[in-house]
Amino acid sequence: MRIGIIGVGNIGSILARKIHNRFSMDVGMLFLCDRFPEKLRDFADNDKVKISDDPEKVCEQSDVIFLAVKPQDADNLLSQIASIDFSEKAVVSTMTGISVSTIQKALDAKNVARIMPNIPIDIGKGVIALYFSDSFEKARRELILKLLDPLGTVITVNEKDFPAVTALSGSGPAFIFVIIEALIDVGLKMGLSYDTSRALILDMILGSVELLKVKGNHPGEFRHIVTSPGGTTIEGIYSLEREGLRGTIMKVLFDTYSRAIDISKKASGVDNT
Ligand SMILES: NC(=O)C1=CN([C@@H]2O[C@H](COP(=O)(O)OP(=O)(O)OC[C@H]3O[C@@H](n4cnc5c(N)ncnc54)[C@H](OP(=O)(O)O)[C@@H]3O)[C@@H](O)[C@H]2O)C=CC1
Ligand SMILES: O=C(O)[C@@H]1CCC=N1
Repeated sequence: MRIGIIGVGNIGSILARKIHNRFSMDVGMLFLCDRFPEKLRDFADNDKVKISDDPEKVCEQSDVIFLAVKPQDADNLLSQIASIDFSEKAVVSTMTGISVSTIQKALDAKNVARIMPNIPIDIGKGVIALYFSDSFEKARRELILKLLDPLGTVITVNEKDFPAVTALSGSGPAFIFVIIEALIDVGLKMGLSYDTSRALILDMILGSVELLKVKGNHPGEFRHIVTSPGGTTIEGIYSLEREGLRGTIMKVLFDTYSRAIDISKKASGVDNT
C-alpha cells in the first residue's frame, strides 16, 4: 500500500506521523508533498518516506492520496493533479468546504472521501467526521477506516452536516483552548501559581468530561448537583447568565458554522462575493 499526503502542514504532518508510526511495516512507501519540502526534514532520513514538491508525481505513485491543503489552494491543487488516472486510487480530503462532488468532477475519480479531523488527532484522541462518496468501493472503505484508526474516533456523517461538524469539533478545540487560557489566568489573578492553576483546570475539565461520558447524564443534571442553595456556585451561575455567556458560546459556534457554509458556497461557485 502506497500512501500520498499532499499539503504537509498542521494536519498533513500529523497524518504523516500517525500513519508512519502505526503502519510503517505495512506501508510500502509514504509519499509526502509540500510546496516547500525542506519543511519535511524530520522525515527526510527515512527510507520508507519520499519527499517531493510535485503533487502529480505523488498521485501517480500512491494508492491512497490525502489532500490536506487550505481551501483557497484547492483549485490550484486539483488542476495540478487532474491528468492522473484515479480509477484505481482513493482520495481523502481534509479541505474545509470542498465538496466530494467538486473533487470527483475535477479528478474524474469515484473513490473520494471527505474528513473533518481535529487537532487532538496528534495524540490519537481526535474526533474525525467522515463521509464517503456513494461510488466509493466497499473494500477500499475498510482501508481508509484502518488508516484513520490511529487518529481517534471516526464518526460517519452526511456531507450536508460538514459545516456543523467543522464548527463543533474541527474549530472547537480552538475555543476550548481560549477558555482554558482564561481559566488558568483567573487562577493567577487569585494568586495561584501557573502550574497549580493549570493542573487544577486541566483535571477539573478532564474529570467533568469523563463523568459525563461514563454516566451519560445531561450536563444540566450535574450542574444542578454542584449548585448548592445560597452557596458559591449559584453566584457564578447568576453572573454567567447575566453576562450572557451561554448565548455568547452559541453565537461563537453559529458564526463559525456560518463561515464554513460561506467557504463551501464560494468553493462551489454558488456565491461569488
Ligand atoms: N488546522 C486544523 O486544525 C484543521 C484543518 N483542517 C483543514 O485541513 C486543511 C489543511 O489545514 P492545515 O494543515 O491547518 O493547513 P496548512 O496551511 O498548515 O497546511 C497546508 C500545506 O499545504 C501546502 N500546499 C498548499 N498548496 C499546495 C500544493 N499545491 N502542493 C503542495 N503543497 C501545497 C501549504 O504550503 P504553504 O504554506 O506554502 O501554502 C502548507 O504547507 C485545510 O483545508 C483546513 O481547513 C481541517 C480540520 C482541522
Ligand atoms: O480554521 C479552519 O478553517 C480550519 C477548519 C477547522 C479547523 N481549522
